Amino acid sequence: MSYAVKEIFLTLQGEGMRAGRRAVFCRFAGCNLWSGREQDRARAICQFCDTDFVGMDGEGGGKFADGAALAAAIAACWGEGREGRYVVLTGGEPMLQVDAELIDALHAAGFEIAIESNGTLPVPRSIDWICISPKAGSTVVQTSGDELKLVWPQPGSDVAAMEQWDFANRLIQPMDDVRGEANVKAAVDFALGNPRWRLSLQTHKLLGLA
Ligand SMILES: C[S@@+](CC[C@H](N)C(=O)[O-])C[C@H]1O[C@@H](n2cnc3c(N)ncnc32)[C@H](O)[C@@H]1O
Ligand SMILES: Nc1nc2[nH]cc(C(=O)O)c2c(=O)[nH]1
Ligand code: SF4
Ligand SMILES: [Mg+2]
Repeated sequence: MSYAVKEIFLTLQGEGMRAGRRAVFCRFAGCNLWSGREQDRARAICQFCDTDFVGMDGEGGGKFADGAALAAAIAACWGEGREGRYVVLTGGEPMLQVDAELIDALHAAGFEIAIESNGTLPVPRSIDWICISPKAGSTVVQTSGDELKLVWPQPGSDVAAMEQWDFANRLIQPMDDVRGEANVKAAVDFALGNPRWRLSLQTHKLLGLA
């Protein structure tokens, strides 16, 4: 199948357990929890999104005809060398488009594959690192993976239920919005009060990286 991609860029993973790792980010266009239009934000299920995922007009973005073509573009963005190849599939909601064809093409190109997903669609276990970030008001079906990354505060989050889910790591990440510092304090207080969780900061924003 073909893929609609907003942008492809090389940076350091900014968030979560693998923060600091060199990675190609492939940001898919479109999401099932918000249209991406500002006039729809207040009515969306997910209202705090910090990302432009509309269209295919970003750096390295476009329509890719098949998995091999998209994997080739991601490999070109990585550059020389096969050692440590790492791609983060994000969006938008990547699971609206990611399929076995793309996963196989990326593995054939030597990539370890990570995903950032809202968890409302099942994620195949052939993906090497699964990060799920639940959104209050949505139904999470992907309740297992490598890291659960809860943006905080999110009124209506069932934290007790999340602690029953099968994730190797649980992280709490301050919501980046107008309440900035208050949200950081709330996330720090959460981590201090809940030893099964640890703090995740969006370090790329602190560093001025994409
Ligand atoms: C833009 S989303 C794309 C992937 C997927 N749709 C999801 O929500 O997980 C990537 C990550 O950024 C997080 N995120 C989005 N907006 C944020 C904000 N304002 N503050 C903190 N994290 C945010 C999401 O929760 C998710 O973990
Ligand atoms: N550097 C960097 N790290 C990230 N981790 C998750 C991101 C995302 O938007 O999915 C992201 C991003 O946009 N940039
Ligand atoms: S689910 Fe992810 S991409 Fe979609 S609006 Fe929310 S944070 Fe943004
Ligand atoms: Mg981001």
